[in-house]
Amino acid sequence: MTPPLALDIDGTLTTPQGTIDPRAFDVLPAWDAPVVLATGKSFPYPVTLCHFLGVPETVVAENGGVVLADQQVSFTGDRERAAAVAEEFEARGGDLGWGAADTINRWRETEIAIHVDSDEELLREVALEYDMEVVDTGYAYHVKSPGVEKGAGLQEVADILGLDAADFVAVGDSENDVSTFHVVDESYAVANADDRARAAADVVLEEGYMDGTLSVLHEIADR
Ligand SMILES: O=C(O)COP(=O)(O)O
Ligand SMILES: [Mg+2]
Repeated sequence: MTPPLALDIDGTLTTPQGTIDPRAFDVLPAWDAPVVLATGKSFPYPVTLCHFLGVPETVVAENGGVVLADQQVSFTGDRERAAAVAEEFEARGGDLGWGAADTINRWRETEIAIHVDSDEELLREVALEYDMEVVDTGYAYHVKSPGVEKGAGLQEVADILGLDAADFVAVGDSENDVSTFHVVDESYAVANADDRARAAADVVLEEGYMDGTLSVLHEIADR
């Protein structure tokens, strides 16, 4: 039986340039089991990707802060506190690093994301004062409430869909995927994954980005 999937987006379904690998548009709509997009990106991004892939909107966004499955939406995490960290970070000379429109945070409902080129040390110092966590996805720093994780979000999706979260096969590339890897029985880190993801995954793939992800999907499709 084809297993359900929990797939990270950035670094996992993308090219090294950060664009969605077009092969996702062939393999994911044809997948014969639920596909969960589990990402640090804000809510509209994975919903939009589901929409244009033509798959049901089944999403863990904002590192677990937002969950959508079977038309049920839930939120966890203290957005105000994350915003307070961002404000204090800026007051001490930090820069969130996005353009004036800040489309990265504009629709973000449970946490705040900061550009990877920003002052990490200062950000961590301020976050600590507010008892908030900083997660480094390789694509952004995310300031979020402790306990909000993709893995908990996947558990919630599985409950809504009446599936066992352990039965999902997960693929990811960074520390925000570690909690997902712990929830499932079978997890893969692509070759470009960071040390934490590599250490937590059952298997570290030889190939990176979508090449790595596709190697898993081809292997497990007809189980
Ligand atoms: O938006 C990010 O920082 C990372 O997103 P990802 O979880 O899909 O890799
Ligand atoms: Mg990623």
